[in-house]
Amino acid sequence: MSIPAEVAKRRTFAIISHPDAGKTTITEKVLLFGQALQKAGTVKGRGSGQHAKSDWMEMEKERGISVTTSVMQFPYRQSLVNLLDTPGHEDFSEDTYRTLTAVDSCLMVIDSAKGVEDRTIKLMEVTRLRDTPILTFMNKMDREIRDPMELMDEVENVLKIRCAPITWPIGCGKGFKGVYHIANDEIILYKSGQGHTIQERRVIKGLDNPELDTLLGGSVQDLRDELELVQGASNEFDREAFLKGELTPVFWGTALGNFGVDHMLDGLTDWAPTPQPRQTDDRQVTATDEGFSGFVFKIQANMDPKHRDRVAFLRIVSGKYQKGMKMHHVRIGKDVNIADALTFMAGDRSAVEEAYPGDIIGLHNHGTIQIGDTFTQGEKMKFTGIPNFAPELFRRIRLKDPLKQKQLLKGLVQLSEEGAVQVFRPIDNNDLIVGAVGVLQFDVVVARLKAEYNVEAIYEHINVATARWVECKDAKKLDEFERKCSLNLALDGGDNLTYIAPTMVNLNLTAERYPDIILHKTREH
Ligand SMILES: Nc1nc2c(ncn2[C@@H]2O[C@H](COP(=O)(O)OP(=O)(O)OP(=O)(O)O)[C@@H](O)[C@H]2O)c(=O)[nH]1
Repeated sequence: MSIPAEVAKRRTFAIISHPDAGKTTITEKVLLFGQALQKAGTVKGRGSGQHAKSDWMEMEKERGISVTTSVMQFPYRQSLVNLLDTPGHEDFSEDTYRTLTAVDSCLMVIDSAKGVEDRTIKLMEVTRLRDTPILTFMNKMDREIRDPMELMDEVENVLKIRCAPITWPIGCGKGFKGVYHIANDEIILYKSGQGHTIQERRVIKGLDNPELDTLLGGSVQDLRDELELVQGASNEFDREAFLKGELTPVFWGTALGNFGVDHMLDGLTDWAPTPQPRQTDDRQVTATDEGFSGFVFKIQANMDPKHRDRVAFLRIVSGKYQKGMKMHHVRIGKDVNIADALTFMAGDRSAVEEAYPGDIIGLHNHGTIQIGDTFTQGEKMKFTGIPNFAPELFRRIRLKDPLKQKQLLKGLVQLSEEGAVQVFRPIDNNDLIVGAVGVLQFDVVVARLKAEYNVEAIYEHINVATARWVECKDAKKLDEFERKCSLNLALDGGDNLTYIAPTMVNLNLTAERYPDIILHKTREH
């Protein structure tokens, strides 16, 4: 079956990297090419007061790091690109992992002065789970970088993916001249100080062009020799291998100088996959299937301080969204009219008339939607593979002003809905326990509770080692478990039963004592 044009032109991707490699800067430049930004501001220099468009939350501005994932859509050449920005800091990894379930390809950004960093390794492991195709951008060529050949070797050896250079850098730092486009046999020249605008491509055709001798002087022979070596030693681009996640096309440039980003975008729109199928508990759903279907991978509260609302981000897998359509909310078994879904330009939003597979739409959430929920046109199936990780760090959270207990609970439940943190309410007492995967999440929650819910809260130590989601097919045995272990039981933000273990020994003993009770490490939404 041929793919309809609206589906064929869509590319949905995320940018992954170690913090500070330049993800936000690239996003800004990509938006510039997508005509979504008139003029790129300088990226959020720590405390400079200027901020890139994708870092729109106060918290991000203050700390200069991306905390949440923003969704952006823009046209580029014949394509329509959906870009999901992801937080680079490891404390926000849950959000990133879930975002990666909603994309069809990834751009990996590497700081060429540093090479492969630990966060990149972890993120690559996640993309590997689904064999997501990866493009690579070697950034910061305007600085003194490591040897390019050595950098590619490192990517191949550490990340276990073959590299196919599409462009090759000519010099670096102050001596950065541009790149050689291997397949096109042309040199694209770099001009510094033009980072805020789209530069016209200044191209010299052919490596043997005498113009190059004038420009590079004596070093031109070195370049020719180097390229001969590079082409002999590296892989040629192979689209099949790229689509299987086995080979990555490599581009060189500087996001800050806005050079090379468009070469990467050309590669993305030419080679990255169109909207891909997704698995449900019942069948595989492909983008060309007729009925509408999609899943929620993220919920964000208070995106717009003027509206104080909650938005659920849904990735469309099949069919078409049309304003005012009826959708079936599978988990709660109800049909809902969706009159006002949103599309996003980072912090800006607008009503969407229609949307297609690959697109991300925002649904207003009044507390009924959870991460992992499936929406269809009536079919009863559930998309799988959207994880919720067991937290590893726990704190008891307490109010400074005890009268605001209701507000605190509301804030915590909403923040846990978006996956910013997890909240546990013990069955036997009035404590509120906050669980996180990374310690920075705790700070974010307190700051957001204050800014968005007007409650001041503090943390106290609590003796909790881990939490597990409880499942038992036998109602009688579950009942007995609930009675005997009530001191250790709690409800999470979505009212699911969890076992809160003070120590790992306690957890193991409980598992032995109640073999019919399944204690899950992740709750797959
Ligand atoms: N010299 C140079 N600096 C760059 C380049 N790209 C980004 N930077 C700088 O590197 C720093 C980090 O860039 P960001 O774009 O904020 O990095 P990030 O990966 O989004 O970081 P997180 O938001 O923490 O995830 C900033 O100070 C940028 O100005 C580049 O090509 N050259």
